[in-house]
Amino acid sequence: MPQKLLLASQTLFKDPEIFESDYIPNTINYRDMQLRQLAGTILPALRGVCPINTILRGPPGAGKTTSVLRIFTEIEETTRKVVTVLINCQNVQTEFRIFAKIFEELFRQQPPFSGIPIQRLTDPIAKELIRRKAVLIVCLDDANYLGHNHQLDKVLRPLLRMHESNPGVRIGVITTISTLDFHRPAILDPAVESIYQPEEIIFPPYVEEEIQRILHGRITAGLCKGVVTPDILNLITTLTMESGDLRIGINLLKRSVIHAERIGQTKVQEEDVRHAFRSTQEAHVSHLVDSLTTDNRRLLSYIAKMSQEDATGPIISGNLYDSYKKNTTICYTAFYNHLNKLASFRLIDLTQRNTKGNTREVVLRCDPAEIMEMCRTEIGGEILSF
Ligand SMILES: Nc1ncnc2c1ncn2[C@@H]1O[C@H](COP(=O)(O)OP(=O)(O)OP(=O)(O)O)[C@@H](O)[C@H]1O
Repeated sequence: MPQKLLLASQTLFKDPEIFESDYIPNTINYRDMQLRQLAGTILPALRGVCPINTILRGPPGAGKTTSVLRIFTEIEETTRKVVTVLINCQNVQTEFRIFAKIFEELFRQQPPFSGIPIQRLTDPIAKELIRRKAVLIVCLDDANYLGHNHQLDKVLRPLLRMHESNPGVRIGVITTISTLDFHRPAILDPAVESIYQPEEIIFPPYVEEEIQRILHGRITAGLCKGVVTPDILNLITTLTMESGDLRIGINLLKRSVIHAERIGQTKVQEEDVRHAFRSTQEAHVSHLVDSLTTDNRRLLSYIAKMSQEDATGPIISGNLYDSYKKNTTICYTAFYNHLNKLASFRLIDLTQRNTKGNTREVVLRCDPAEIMEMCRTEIGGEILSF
């Protein structure tokens, strides 16, 4: 009999679920105020009227989604008259797919057709809500990914105006935003802004001590005793503080332990953490690149190529457009839509170079060689033609 390769019993994990991305901790420490504020805005929905719209603002990994899920779980346990839908806008970006998700949640099946017009989805959604006498709460999670090409307007408008053609419909919207440069008035159409009028709830970044205590809680609940020593926890906390994103810390813990397990150790060593840190960062960028369209990736890869060429100097948006359009048939508007999308994905920074704001410097936030490699695999080597 061949030797077994998968020996699940030899593990350093006590409860591996605790490190999964959809795990909701029993206690969400340091977020009492935000949870209370969010609960207060949602409370009207339990009385059958529209909740107050909210924006949850804070850096990545600050507990926004977790707080929404915590409240949504409580709603599900309390009443069937409030329907909650959480949509991850990093993965679901078109208005059709967003409304299709709401449709699926209500009817427990996919819509029988695809593509626009959206009204073919909003009408049955509205009728079903009226039939059930239910209030709908939609959370557009990471709505900054809809910050390009008026995408957020296109979703909010039909949602928040559904009651006009369907009297009696009650809908509230929670958006979570994780970028500092997301300024609503500049992004939303004034007509949409005036019906949206959200209350803001701020999620400040966790300080080092808070990160360390939360990670310590996961270690105690999820790992066998002694697998992570205080020195290793300090190292993981320090590396997490580079971004301040708790998700990176939790992932780092999980990957470090898996690495230690794989080479037969009973404790995590510094090398396991360093190895895990490199692959965690790569995995994050790769996930972002995967969520882009082929056209977005083509521009990203072009920027990466320019960033690699020392002689180029700073990349200025106008010059980039002139040079890029020699290689493609792209128009000005499409180019800026792609550029803004890359910025909303935090793959590039766009900084203003003049007071009018129409000349911007484009700075790649990741390693150019890695980006070119990721884009190349995604679009079958086509980018090499630049
Ligand atoms: N206060 C907390 N206590 C315990 N775990 C937490 C806490 N805050 C966040 N987490 C954990 O950190 C991870 C990231 O949290 P979450 O997804 O809520 O962040 P976010 O602010 O929504 O980030 P993003 O803007 O990137 O979506 C999750 O695994 C979550 O369980």
